Amino acid sequence: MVKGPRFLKGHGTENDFVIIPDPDGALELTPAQVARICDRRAGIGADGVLRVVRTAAAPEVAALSAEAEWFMDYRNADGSVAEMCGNGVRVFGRYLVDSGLATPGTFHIATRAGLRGVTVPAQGDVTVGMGRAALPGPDGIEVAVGSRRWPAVNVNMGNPHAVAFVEDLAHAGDLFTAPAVTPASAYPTGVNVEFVVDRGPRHVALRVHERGSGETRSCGTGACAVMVAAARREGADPAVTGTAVTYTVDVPGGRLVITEHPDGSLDMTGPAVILAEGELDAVWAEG
Ligand SMILES: N[C@@H](CCC[C@H](N)C(=O)O)C(=O)O
Repeated sequence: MVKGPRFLKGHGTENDFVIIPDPDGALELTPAQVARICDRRAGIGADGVLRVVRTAAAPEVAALSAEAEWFMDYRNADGSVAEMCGNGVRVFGRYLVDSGLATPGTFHIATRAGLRGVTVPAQGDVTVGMGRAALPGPDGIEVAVGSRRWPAVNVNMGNPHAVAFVEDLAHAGDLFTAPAVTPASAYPTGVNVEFVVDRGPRHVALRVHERGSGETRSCGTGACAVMVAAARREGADPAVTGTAVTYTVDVPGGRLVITEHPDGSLDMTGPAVILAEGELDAVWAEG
């Protein structure tokens, strides 16, 4: 049997990841290998892979190494690369602390979308500074499932999102396939699609179809995109009022609490769990 690298399995609100420690950046992780590892029947099974690399050993982010010792190299389940993963960065921080690679407290993690600050206590929920949302438009974006269509808001959280407010989350259908989003030119690199319903004052619930992973039980960047779209829909903008706004965002896999501050920055708090550890073999060795 050809032995591969050590891995861990973790999740944040049931958005689940295979974590592969690769401190020196020695592994060539091909899209095919990632897809095989994430396969829920023939592999370990996950929504994505978090490769743990020293920032200084990762040429694409090495310039951030003075501020962040570790780089979260995030891959979607189909092997594609994404800029950011909000649940992933909480789980990544939990892994660093639990394994002794970081001390409990606040520190930075490098991502393709830039630095993200995490606050990781010795136990319990993790808070991430998610950066600022951008709402680049255009007007007129629509999301369609079957014969239903909804207007959608383009929110960029380092990665792209289309947020659609719907009457019933069941109207999003089975979400096995990606909803149609138009115009396609609004999202040249693909898009994550969130369907949102109201649950109460500053309390919403979502379902998501993730670019490169399909329907998942949670999406942290998606939950932040939803929070900002929901706040603007009610006319709340902390940059204008000077008052922070907090939303509770329910996802199929749990609950996230998200605050937008007057400087536009977003904090997201939620669980991050490491639940297993092992060693890859055949699934890895096929190249
Ligand atoms: N689940 C993630 C987002 C992962 C990346 C996304 N699928 C993309 O391609 O942009 C999260 O928690 O943010």
